Amino acid sequence: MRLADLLERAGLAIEGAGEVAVTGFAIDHRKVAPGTVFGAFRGARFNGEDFIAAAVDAGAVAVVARPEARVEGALHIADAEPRQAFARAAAGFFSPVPPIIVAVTGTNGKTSTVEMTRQIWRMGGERAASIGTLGVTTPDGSVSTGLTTPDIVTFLANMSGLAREGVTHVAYEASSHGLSQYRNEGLKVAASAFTNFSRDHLDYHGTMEAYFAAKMRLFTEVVAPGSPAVIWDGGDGSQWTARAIAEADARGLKVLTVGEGGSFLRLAAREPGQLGQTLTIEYDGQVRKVNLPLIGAYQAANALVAAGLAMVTGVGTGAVFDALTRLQPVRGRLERAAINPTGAPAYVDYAHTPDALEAAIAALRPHVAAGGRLIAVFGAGGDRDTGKRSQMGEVAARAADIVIITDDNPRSEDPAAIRAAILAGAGGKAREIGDRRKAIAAAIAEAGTRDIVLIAGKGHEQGQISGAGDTMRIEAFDDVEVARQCAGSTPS
Ligand SMILES: CC(=O)N[C@H]1[C@@H](OP(=O)(O)OP(=O)(O)OC[C@H]2O[C@@H](n3ccc(=O)[nH]c3=O)[C@H](O)[C@@H]2O)O[C@H](CO)[C@@H](O)[C@@H]1O[C@H](C)C(=O)N[C@@H](C)C(=O)N[C@H](CCC(=O)O)C(=O)O
Ligand SMILES: Nc1ncnc2c1ncn2[C@@H]1O[C@H](COP(=O)(O)OP(=O)(O)OP(=O)(O)O)[C@@H](O)[C@H]1O
Ligand SMILES: N[C@H](CCC[C@H](N)C(=O)O)C(=O)O
Ligand SMILES: [Mg+2]
Repeated sequence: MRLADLLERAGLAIEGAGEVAVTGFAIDHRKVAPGTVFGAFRGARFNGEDFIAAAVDAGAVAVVARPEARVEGALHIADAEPRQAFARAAAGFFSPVPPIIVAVTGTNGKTSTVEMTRQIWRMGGERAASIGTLGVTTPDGSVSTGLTTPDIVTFLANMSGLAREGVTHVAYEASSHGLSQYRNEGLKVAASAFTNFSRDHLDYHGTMEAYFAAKMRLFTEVVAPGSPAVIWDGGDGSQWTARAIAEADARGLKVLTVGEGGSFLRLAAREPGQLGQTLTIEYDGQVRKVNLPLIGAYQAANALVAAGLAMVTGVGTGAVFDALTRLQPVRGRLERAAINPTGAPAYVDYAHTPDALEAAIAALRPHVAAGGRLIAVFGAGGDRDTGKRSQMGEVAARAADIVIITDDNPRSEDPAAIRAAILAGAGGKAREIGDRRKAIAAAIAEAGTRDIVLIAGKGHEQGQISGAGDTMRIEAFDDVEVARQCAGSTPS
């Protein structure tokens, strides 16, 4: 492919591109081959500009870098925001991509929403895929990428690969890290969604304002004006919801609110049932009752956002409401993992923020029998926002009946110090059992006929990470499997 054509398409024309041919794009100098365009970015751990010379030695024909970077022996595509310029240029190379792409952001619910959107599209007869924390999920299975929002080259290569496989509809998760690092740009996004906003990732963003601004890039820079934006409105007067609506409005997006406070799909009522819930939804002046086969207000919220995305991308209203009644559970999100000998169920959930923990406990509360107890087992990740730890302890102490604090990916930190921070928030109500297997075993052993166990924080994860860098170890660990082993049974 001609570099000049790619640059022209990206609005980046530079002199000298002439007949230079491009064979690929890379952001890691170790992946550069002859004919590659190298993106040299300043990151959290390295300055990619330090690898420019090595990239040129390996055959890079052009380098996208800041104007002040030194590039010798290859063309310098200079831009003050090199990650964005690189994305725009690379998008032309990795084409075509699926015609319908939607993006979901928000603190909690992205994985669930992209997965449910994929399911609704599929039930509507489309060849659909999703990209996010669970990896790349296609009609043929799932492949992990290691990150929620993969790096830009992996992301674009995946998109064009999916198009080659005949996939026409893709829902992807736009994480705040991904948005602030321009990991998903350059593509036409047909519709976007915002689920909710609460504390997370302050280790990376510093402040709630900076974290919110990163999320808002989806509306203000990634999607095109005029495209639909499905926004959750729980009717609770959240200032973040109001601000997201205002940002989307200002960009000229077609705002469609869903939820108790929504006007596109209004959630008029929600009645929990044994293994699901009945939703009363108002749409276009009509009231419909939908039996959603998933429990918890939060799953209803994600299902409604997904329904909104499916509707604005062409699935008929009847087909969408019908699909909601057939949604399959999302891996590791309120997954009924095991039943102990007394009949108490253990659920595995991916709640790893204060707000998510509150939502997961609230989802299970109606299912605790009269006089029964909700037993919560969780920890908090190392090398992540430290401020959320005591808040998670506080939420659990308030909302659960028995709280067991354990380890969850301590990474480079001292696990005991992480547990202590959570315990401090729990104000004496919690006890600690560092070893996660023993903690899960204790909770399941303690649960009686009327009780429910919630094992939160790791969801679908398959390993417990300790140490960092050269000393990093990942011990195989699956909450669902461990719960089953401890309970000695699987749910029917
Ligand atoms: C803090 C963070 O987000 N880091 C990610 C980011 O790194 P970075 O841009 O800061 O890169 P860096 O390692 O400092 O290196 C700078 C540049 O030099 C290049 N380099 C580096 C070394 C070398 O030898 N040669 C070379 O060319 C790198 O490719 C990079 O372009 O870009 C890298 C490549 O895309 C990611 O692997 C890396 O993810 C790290 C491992 C990570 O743990 N990220 C987590 C926190 C994350 O992104 N999570 C979010 C949100 C999760 C959620 O809530 O769902 C996610 O989207 O997964
Ligand atoms: N709409 C919601 N409102 C509140 N909490 C939610 C909502 N959706 C999910 N959660 C909580 O967040 C957890 C993670 O959900 P999910 O994986 O869908 O979110 P995510 O945004 O993809 O998370 P991550 O940022 O880690 O990728 C769930 O297990 C649940 O505890
Ligand atoms: N995407 C989130 C997942 C956190 C899950 C939890 N198990 C942890 O390790 O903190 C993160 O990387 O912050
Ligand atoms: Mg996710």
